[in-house]
Amino acid sequence: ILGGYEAKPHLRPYMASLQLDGQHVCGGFLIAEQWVLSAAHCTEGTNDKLFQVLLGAHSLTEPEPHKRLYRVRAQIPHPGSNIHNNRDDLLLLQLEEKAELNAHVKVLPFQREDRDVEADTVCEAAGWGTVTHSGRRPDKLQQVERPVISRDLCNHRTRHDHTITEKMMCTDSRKKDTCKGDSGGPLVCNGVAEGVVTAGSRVCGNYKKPAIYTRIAPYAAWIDGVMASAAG
Ligand SMILES: NCc1cccc(NC(=O)c2cccc3[nH]c(C(N)=O)cc23)c1
Repeated sequence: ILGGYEAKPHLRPYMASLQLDGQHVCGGFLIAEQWVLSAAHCTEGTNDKLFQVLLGAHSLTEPEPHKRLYRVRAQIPHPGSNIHNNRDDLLLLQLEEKAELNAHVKVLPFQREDRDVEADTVCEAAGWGTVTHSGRRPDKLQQVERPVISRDLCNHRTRHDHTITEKMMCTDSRKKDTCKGDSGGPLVCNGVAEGVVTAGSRVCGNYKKPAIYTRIAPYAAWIDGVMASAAG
């Protein structure tokens, strides 16, 4: 997160850190007791190694009550996701067991009504992604508020030049922005997860390249289907 600030500890008890060999790679969030939603691009370069999922954390390194690392039983990228574009950039992770829910570990509801969030709505992104252009990684969860911008503005040829589909949304990226390692985290508007951070053009903090999110509502049926079919 560029231009943000340290989150109040455990006020975002749905936040997950997707880790490989104890290293934070991407964000994610708890959508059900045994399921985390993240971004398919997060599996790039991982040689299909399984993530571990850290829940209940504020600091990535310090011991904290309710902080717990979960193994992953299954990683299911959206069938339409691919490395060449940002379309269908979603990843479902089934935890090895149901997460123990408590004050620091909670499910975040996601938007099921497929309607665009109004431009200028101020939403929040959070993550352990890089906090400087030089790539400094924070130990504690960061957050930033960002206004939604219209798809028309985001699709302008000087911005993302007509690559933003109706299954994506954008927020202004002037100075304050999501960045490397924030992918997979939720964009929360009025307490509901409306989008999932995607790396898009990978650029951070440049107003010419607004932040891109995969809208969740268009994928509600896919998410429900995967969770139902994998249920015990
Ligand atoms: N504000 C938009 C936004 C949101 C989330 C992430 C990113 N930027 C990256 O993720 C990124 C940046 C630089 C080098 C990179 N290399 C790789 C990689 N997968 O090798 C990713 C990146 C940008």
